[in-house]
Amino acid sequence: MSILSVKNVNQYYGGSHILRDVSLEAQLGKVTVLLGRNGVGKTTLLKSLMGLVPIKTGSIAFDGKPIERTTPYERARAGIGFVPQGREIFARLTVEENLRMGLAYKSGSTPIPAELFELFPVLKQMLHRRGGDLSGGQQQQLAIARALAPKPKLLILDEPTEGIQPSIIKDIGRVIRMLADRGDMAILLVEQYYDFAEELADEYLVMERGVFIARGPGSEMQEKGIRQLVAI
Ligand SMILES: Nc1ncnc2c1ncn2[C@@H]1O[C@H](COP(=O)(O)OP(=O)(O)OP(=O)(O)O)[C@@H](O)[C@H]1O
Repeated sequence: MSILSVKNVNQYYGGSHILRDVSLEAQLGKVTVLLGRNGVGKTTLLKSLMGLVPIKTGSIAFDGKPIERTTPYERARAGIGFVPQGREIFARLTVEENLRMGLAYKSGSTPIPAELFELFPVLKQMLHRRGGDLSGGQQQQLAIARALAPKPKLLILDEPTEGIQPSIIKDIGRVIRMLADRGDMAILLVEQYYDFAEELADEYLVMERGVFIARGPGSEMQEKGIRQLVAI
């Protein structure tokens, strides 16, 4: 089932036309991978989906309802989790407090789901450490756990492997696959690390200067030469 439906979205920064008639779907139980070189508009698209930048035209439906005029807060509450590029961990707050921030719009008594510590055991060991004292990989796991805390139906990740050591990349890949395979969450992943993207992709999209130039099932990425298309 399609939980996210984006149709003909156009977005501008000043006079620059960044997103041009962008349309895409994200399905429950599937990982949709968005590839593209630097500066083509991937992050801008994710920010548009979250309501962090306004779109000029087009529609965004989530769970059957239009959301393009709603605030980021309302989109988060509707069930969209966002892991931003660069992680944006609160450096002076503890791991536990960072996780609670993910629950900020739930009622005050909502506990941190114990499952997050099964997905990322390191966070349990580090519960009372400050976010800023964690390694980059640990911070990335914290950012993902924070986004998962309110149990979103759509998880959006912006380059989760950027600057992360290989063993943690593997762990993150396993978690993403497992979350999708449960069938009750859609995952939209922007990724520059091609092998990671290909391994996880149920569907892929390739963006170039604000438009999708290729798309299809992940199983066809090799035969369609997608690696060459996004090689730097
Ligand atoms: N706040 C802004 N104001 C003006 N132009 C911007 C702004 N943010 C991004 N841009 C421009 O919009 C274009 C798309 O940027 P965007 O960050 O979405 O690309 P990207 O594909 O995510 O690249 P990267 O992988 O480097 O993050 C780029 O040309 C960028 O310079």
